[in-house]
Amino acid sequence: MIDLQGVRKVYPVKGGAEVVALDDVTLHVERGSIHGIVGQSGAGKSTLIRCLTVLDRPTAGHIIVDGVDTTTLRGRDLRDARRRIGMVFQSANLLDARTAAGNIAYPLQVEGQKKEQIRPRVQELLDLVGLGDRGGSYPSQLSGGQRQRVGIARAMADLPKVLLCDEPTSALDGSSTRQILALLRQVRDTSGVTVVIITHEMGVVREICDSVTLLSHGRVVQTGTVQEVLSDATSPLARELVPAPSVEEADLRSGTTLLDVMFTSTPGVPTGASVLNLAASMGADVAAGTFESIGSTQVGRLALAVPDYQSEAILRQLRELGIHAEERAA
Ligand SMILES: Nc1ncnc2c1ncn2[C@@H]1O[C@H](COP(=O)(O)OP(=O)(O)OP(=O)(O)O)[C@@H](O)[C@H]1O
Repeated sequence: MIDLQGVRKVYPVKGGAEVVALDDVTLHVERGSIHGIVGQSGAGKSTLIRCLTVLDRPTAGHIIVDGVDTTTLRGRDLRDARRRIGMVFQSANLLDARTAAGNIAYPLQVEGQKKEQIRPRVQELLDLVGLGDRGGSYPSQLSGGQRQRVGIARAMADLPKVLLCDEPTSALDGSSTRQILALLRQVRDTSGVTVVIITHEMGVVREICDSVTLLSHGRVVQTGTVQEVLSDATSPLARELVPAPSVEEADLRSGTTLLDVMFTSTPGVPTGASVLNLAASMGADVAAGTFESIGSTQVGRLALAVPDYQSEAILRQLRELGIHAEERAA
């Protein structure tokens, strides 16, 4: 659905220097999937959004959305391409003087649709986002989560092919975040829209993304389905998605070494049980651990406190079982 091919974006800065904001970015987003784009501040996420929404053009490379190369569009074709992309912002960006219904109607009015067409469509969208009876409320009368629901309804008004969400939950508390993520999944399930979420929250990726890209200094560090990136427990995204559990050094007995054990498994394969059995048989303590199910993948992270003299032998045995283990750096 979305293909970025060798996308490069260079900004000139004072004094003749330049900043490379995107450097040879190539990635693919499947139709109807939810794709997360993660990266530290300055990684190039906002630049990528501006290029995807055709507000900015790459210096080189191509961006293909639904079969159309948006980097070469002009005039009416450009406006049509922009209409095929709905935007959801961090702080909803609603018009304060318009009701929820008025905000959702706005893009349809700008497009010149008739009142009789707009009214039922707005009600349908309000129902979709669970605000069927709040169409007459102004943004100031709605909670942050409800305002974001209106933002999602407005973005979906014109039946976009792509829903681009820029930090959609960063301004929300935990429970509103979960509700908004569930809503985005429901919107995708019912409309088939392809969703791209820019976020710095790994929890968002764990919760709803089918695939993910990690950007750093304008380059793609890793990209793939969540299952693919988790299958290599040592990959940068796997480490970010499920970090090693923290252990207070003060709690460790002297003469012990801390080993980080990382594994992924599928339901029915007792990898976790094998690791625990081995650890117990060799006198290791589980200092901390997490087991998580992400999609159909089970991910385990254990911090094992092992007697110094056993550490090499345990590392070897774990590796023989095909399980990644490493000594934690002090
Ligand atoms: N208009 C511009 N002119 C010059 N440099 C720019 C411009 N826009 C962005 N940059 C630079 O490009 C790089 C990527 O910036 P970008 O805003 O895309 O990162 P980001 O991942 O969105 O960061 P954040 O999470 O902090 O918003 C940064 O080094 C930034 O300083």
